[in-house]
Amino acid sequence: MSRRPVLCLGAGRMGRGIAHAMAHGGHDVRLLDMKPRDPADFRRLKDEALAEIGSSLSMVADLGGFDPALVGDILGRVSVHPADRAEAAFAGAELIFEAVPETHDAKAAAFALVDRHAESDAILASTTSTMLATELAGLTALPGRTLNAHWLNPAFLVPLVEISPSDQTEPDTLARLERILEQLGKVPVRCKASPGYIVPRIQALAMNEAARLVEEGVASAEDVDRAVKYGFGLRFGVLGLLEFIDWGGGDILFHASRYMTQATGEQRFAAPAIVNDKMENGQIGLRTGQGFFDYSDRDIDAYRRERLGAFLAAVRNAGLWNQPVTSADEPRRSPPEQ
Ligand SMILES: NC(=O)C1=CN([C@@H]2O[C@H](COP(=O)(O)OP(=O)(O)OC[C@H]3O[C@@H](n4cnc5c(N)ncnc54)[C@H](O)[C@@H]3O)[C@@H](O)[C@H]2O)C=CC1
Ligand SMILES: O=C(O)[C@@H](O)C(=O)[C@H](O)[C@@H](O)CO
Repeated sequence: MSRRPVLCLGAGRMGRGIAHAMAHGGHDVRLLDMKPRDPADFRRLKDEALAEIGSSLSMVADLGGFDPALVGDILGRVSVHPADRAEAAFAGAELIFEAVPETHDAKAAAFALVDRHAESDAILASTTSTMLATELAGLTALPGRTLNAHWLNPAFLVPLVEISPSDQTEPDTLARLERILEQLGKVPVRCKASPGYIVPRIQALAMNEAARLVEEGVASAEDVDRAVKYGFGLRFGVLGLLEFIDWGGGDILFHASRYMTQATGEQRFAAPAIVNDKMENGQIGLRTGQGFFDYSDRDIDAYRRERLGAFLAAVRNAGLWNQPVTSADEPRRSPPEQ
C-alpha cells in the first residue's frame, strides 16, 4: 500500500507529535517551519525538532512499544524544511496538518500558503483546539477540502482524533482523512463545528470540577487524582460515559442531578432535557432495554460478560487485580503508591 507524504505546517509541539505518529505509520513527513529565520536559527530549530522526535520515538520503543532498532528508519521519514522552501515541501503531499499558533493571523497566513502551494487533491486539516471549522473555512479558497482534526496530546500515543468538518467540507475529504487515520491505527470520531469538540468540552467541566474540589477543601489534590485514576478514568475507559448512564441507570443520573442541584444550589449539576425526557419515557438503559443505546435485540448477559471481561482486563493491566484470599494469615494488601 502506498502512503503519500504528509506535511505539517509548524514545527512546534503538535507538529512534532503528529510527525512522530505519521512517520510511525509509514508516511514520509515534512515539517515546514512557518517562521522566516536566518540559516543558523533554522538549523537549530531543525536539529531540535528531529532530536525531540527521535527521543520520543526512542522512549516509546524502550518502553516496549516497538523494536528500538526501527527508530532510525522511522526518524528517517521526517524532514524539516525552512519557510522559504515551502513549494518543495508541498509537492506530492496528500495531507496537510496546519499546526501553527492558536491566533487568527497565524492561521490565516498558513491557510494562504496552502492556497498557493497545495496539490489539487490535498486535504487541509487544522489542529486548532478552539477555532470552529466553519470559521476556518472562510480563510481558504479550498473549503471543500478543509476540516479540523483535533489530536489529543501526546498525539503519538492517544488513538483518538476528533474530526470536525464545516458545512462546506466535501464528504470525500472526510472519508479520505478517516481512512488515512484508520490505516495509522488511530480512532477518528466525527463532530459538528461546536466549541470544544467532544473531549475538551467534557474534560473542561471535569477538570474545573476537580480544581473546585481542591479549592473548596473537599479533598486533597492527591485524593482527587487517585479517585480519577482508580475509579472514574478506569471505568469510563471501558464503558464510555453514555454507556455507563445506561448501565447504571438513567434514573440514577436523573435523581442524582436533582439532588446535587438542590443541595448545592448550583445549576451546573442540572440534567439536560434529554436525560429528563428519557426518564419520563422509561428509557433508562439496560433495565428497560432502551437508553442512549438500544438493547432490545441484544443478549444482555453476553453483553455484560463482554464488558466485564474488558473491565477485568483493564484492572489487571493497571496491576490492581488481586486473587482471592485463601488463607487467614495472608498479609493485608496495600493500595498503590500514587
Ligand atoms: N499543545 C497542545 O497540547 C495542543 C495544541 N493544539 C493546537 O495545535 C496548534 C499548534 O499548537 P502547538 O503545536 O502547541 O504550538 P507551538 O507554539 O508549539 O508551535 C507552533 C509552531 O508554528 C510555527 N509558527 C508559525 N507562525 C508562527 C508565528 N506567527 N509565531 C510563532 N510560531 C509560528 C512555529 O514553527 C512554531 O513552532 C494550535 O492550534 C493549538 O491550539 C491542539 C491540541 C493540543
Ligand atoms: O489533549 C488535549 O486535551 C488537547 O488536545 C486540548 O485540546 C487542550 O489541552 C484542551 O482540552 C485544554 O483543556
